[in-house]
Amino acid sequence: MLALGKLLELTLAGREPAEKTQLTVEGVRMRWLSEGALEVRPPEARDNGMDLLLSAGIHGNETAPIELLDRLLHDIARGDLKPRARILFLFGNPEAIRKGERFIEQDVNRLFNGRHEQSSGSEALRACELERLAAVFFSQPDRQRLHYDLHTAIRGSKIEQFALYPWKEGRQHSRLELARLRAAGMEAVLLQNKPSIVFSSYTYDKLGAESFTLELGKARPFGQNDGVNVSLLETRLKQIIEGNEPEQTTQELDGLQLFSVSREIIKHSDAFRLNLPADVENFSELEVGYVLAEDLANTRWIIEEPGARIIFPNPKVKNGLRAGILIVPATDDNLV
Ligand SMILES: O=C(O)CCC(=O)N[C@@H](CCC(=O)O)C(=O)O
Ligand SMILES: [Zn+2]
Repeated sequence: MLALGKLLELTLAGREPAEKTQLTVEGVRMRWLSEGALEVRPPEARDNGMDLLLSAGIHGNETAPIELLDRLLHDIARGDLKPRARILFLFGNPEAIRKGERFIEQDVNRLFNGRHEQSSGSEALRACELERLAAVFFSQPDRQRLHYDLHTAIRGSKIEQFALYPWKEGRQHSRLELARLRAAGMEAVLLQNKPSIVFSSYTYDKLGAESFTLELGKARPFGQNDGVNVSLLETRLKQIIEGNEPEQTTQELDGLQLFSVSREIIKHSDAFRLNLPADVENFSELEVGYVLAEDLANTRWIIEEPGARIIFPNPKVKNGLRAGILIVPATDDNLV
């Protein structure tokens, strides 16, 4: 296998490769761009016009997605997977990956769309670098642009695998992309309805990609991801990479559950209290009238929405950040 196929090993060791560019026997060019960043380019004659950005390890302790990208890269470097797509592989937060932590000083996934400019430290610099790498990658005209930012969650979930679809004024969510996600094993999609500061929102809003955060199961250390079944996603990614996806004949969503954001619960102060058990699962339903959270100055978050569910409840976030998302069922009426 070509040495550049071992991007994860290089990243874990904090090393630069001796050779920055390598060619597989099929003429696929692998180019190391910076720590945790590698571009794969098929020979021109085989290029099918798809630009695919695959990122993982934006949170350093979410290892199943990192292992998945590592397997894909090995397959490409060995010549077992023959890309027709251009691909950018990104391991988001190398320092946090080495430490097995979600982040070191601050959550990289709260530093996009301009936020890193109002901040400092290595993670703000990394968010800036990730934006630049993505922007250069997605700068070629007349090509399809697709970004999957792969994550696993802090807690268990009533719906194991789901996607979050960013929002931009004047842009409609794509039914075809949802059908693709369904085929990749996603059981639900959360349709966002306002701008956000996460990586997938940056590539969706500023770079015109179809972009998604994918949640694949519960976060566990390297080598302990048997419980995270990514086989459908892995198969679909290989098909996208090789340009042999089964044609989506209908735009049937096949039971994919849709949700929209009702409210983001923002933690304003150290007095913030979340009235949920520590082991509450994502997508747990909450009854109307339930006092979900309390904060300074008698602020109370009371459930008003029938059918409300909670995802990503986390009272430990820094003040000013999202401590959970209240979601409600949505229809497919506004898809294009
Ligand atoms: O389990 C949790 O509480 C967080 C899991 C995670 O990292 N989720 C992403 C979602 C990004 C998005 O909103 O698209 C995050 O919180 O950064
Ligand atoms: Zn994450």
